Amino acid sequence: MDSNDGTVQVRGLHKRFGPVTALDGLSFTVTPGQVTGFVGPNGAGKSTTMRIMLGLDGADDGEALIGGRRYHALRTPLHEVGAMLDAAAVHPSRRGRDHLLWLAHSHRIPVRRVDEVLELVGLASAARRRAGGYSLGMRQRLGIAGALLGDPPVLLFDEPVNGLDPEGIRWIRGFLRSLAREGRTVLVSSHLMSELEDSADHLVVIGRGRVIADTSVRELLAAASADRVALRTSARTEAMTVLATAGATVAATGRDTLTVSGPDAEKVVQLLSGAGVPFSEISAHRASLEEAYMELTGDALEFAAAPLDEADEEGVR
Ligand SMILES: Nc1ncnc2c1ncn2[C@@H]1O[C@H](COP(=O)(O)OP(=O)(O)OP(=O)(O)O)[C@@H](O)[C@H]1O
Repeated sequence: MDSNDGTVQVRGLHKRFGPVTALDGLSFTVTPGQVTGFVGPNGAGKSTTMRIMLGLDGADDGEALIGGRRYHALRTPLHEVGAMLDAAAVHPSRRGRDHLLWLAHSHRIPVRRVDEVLELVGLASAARRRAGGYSLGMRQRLGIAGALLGDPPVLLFDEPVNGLDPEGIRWIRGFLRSLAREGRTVLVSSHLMSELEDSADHLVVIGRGRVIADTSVRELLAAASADRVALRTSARTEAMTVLATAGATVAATGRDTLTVSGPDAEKVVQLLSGAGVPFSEISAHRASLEEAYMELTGDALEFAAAPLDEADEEGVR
């Protein structure tokens, strides 16, 4: 672990499954201390990339390095990278704690660490129940506990919030953030941009095995939110007229709400006050992650739905 600074590098990965190109020259770097969202529609190549990172699949070309090494060259893998690829991968008749004990024994990890991680993920009270009776949320927690056993600097989670209820989603988001605050590298995949709202600091967006965008969330949101002001007014028509006359682009977003592009909030206040138009609320517009991403690519379809010919490719599987 001494030489593992937690950086994950993906360099020129290519992978084909028969006639299907899963990865088509994929390159990106994941840095420690932040949550990186790994986003793309179903079939984009997220799981394949993660499996290659973990040495579960071989690349046709290129490589994935964890702290500068390929997975198979790591001396103590469980202490260098933790992963949850499939939360269902626990034997149903096995108790949660026993599942972790078995993992710990095989890697010479002390029993006290098992109880520590159970506590960390909030599963201590259910630890002696059989995993078959766990809810999806509990299985996700058990999977995360397993990933944390070796206290690794790098964590990979494949679709960890898929199918969870709002409470489970909230918990995972907070937990991912706390792992990143500890300085760890956290890579979390999702096929929905909205699932990464409020948790990702950085985004690597892929489509058809290629990187479409590699950007900080802050910059992405700032660019999409810039120069937009949200306004609430009982005199919507008058407000629209005054602002549009001053050169602003105005869109009605509700019965008494408007979004204004062009002038900043101060200028909007000035214009409305000058014209005697009443308003009750004014704030900087905050774009959603999905909205920001759509603006960046200008290509809603690429992300929102797999093109038709991909459905054909699926049939080849
Ligand atoms: N073992 C396999 N055999 C054949 N084709 C595969 C195999 N694994 C993945 N593929 C194909 O490779 C492509 C990428 O799949 P992958 O599972 O990596 O995508 P993904 O982004 O993780 O999608 P999802 O969100 O659905 O998990 C898809 O077209 C998929 O059908």
